[in-house]
Amino acid sequence: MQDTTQFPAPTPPDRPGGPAAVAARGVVKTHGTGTSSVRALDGVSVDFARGAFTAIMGPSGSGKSTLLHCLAGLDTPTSGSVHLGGTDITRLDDRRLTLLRRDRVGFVFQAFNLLPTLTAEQNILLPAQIARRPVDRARFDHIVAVTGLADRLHHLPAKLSGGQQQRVAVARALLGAPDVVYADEPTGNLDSRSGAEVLDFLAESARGLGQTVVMVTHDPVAASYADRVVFLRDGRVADDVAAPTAEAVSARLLGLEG
Ligand SMILES: Nc1ncnc2c1ncn2[C@@H]1O[C@H](COP(=O)(O)OP(=O)(O)OP(=O)(O)O)[C@@H](O)[C@H]1O
Repeated sequence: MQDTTQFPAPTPPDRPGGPAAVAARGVVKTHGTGTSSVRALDGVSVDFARGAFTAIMGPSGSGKSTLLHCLAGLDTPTSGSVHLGGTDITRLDDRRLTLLRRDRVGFVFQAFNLLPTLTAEQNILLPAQIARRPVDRARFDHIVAVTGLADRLHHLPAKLSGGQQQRVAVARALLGAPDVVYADEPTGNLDSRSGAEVLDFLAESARGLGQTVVMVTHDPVAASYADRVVFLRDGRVADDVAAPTAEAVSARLLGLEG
């Protein structure tokens, strides 16, 4: 990243072993019914520590997207529970779940999902506007400084590179200080250099701002930016690796695919 400004740490991350930001307990998810049904998640229990950047990996069809959707309240587990802070989100009605996603969860997708008629700054501020939330200007300034987007704020997305657009999307997800940011293949549409900038930004948001980040990725290099990798296979947690290197992640993935 061009701008080397670092986040100050106004609220340091919880000490290791503190309460989890997100916890899944015995999550089962079956898609479809009858003979064509698929058990995408087969009893997943996993904690995501506050202030940690965690990657979820696994072979194709292992349940990564389904898990992310259940953790984020975008899909409902068939059984088991998901807790966001002290809230069991699997017990919320649709209206409360919508509010919880709006107010306590940030999302970053492979497609940047920026509104083309709004500038970078307007895109970043949009969720706060929709929720009629006051904007923490100091946080906005810090985030913009770390993204290196300060001189791009008044550009429309079409005038930004893919990496810059995704950094706008990450800034948008971070601004409201959500309990957790979920990133689904955030570098899938980017070249390796732009991807590295986005991953640096995600890692820095965890380290500097204490932001909890959970990312699904197929890419061992992307996973190596995380503090920890949770591996799925056949809808179950198959391994859990701290301080991952790209080589260790590749080797583990090959083992799971074999
Ligand atoms: N809406 C759905 N209806 C039926 N089956 C589904 C649905 N969504 C996912 N599945 C099945 O559930 C299993 C897990 O899918 P999921 O997309 O969660 O895996 P994944 O690890 O994210 O895969 P990939 O790496 O290919 O994106 C797969 O067998 C998939 O075919």
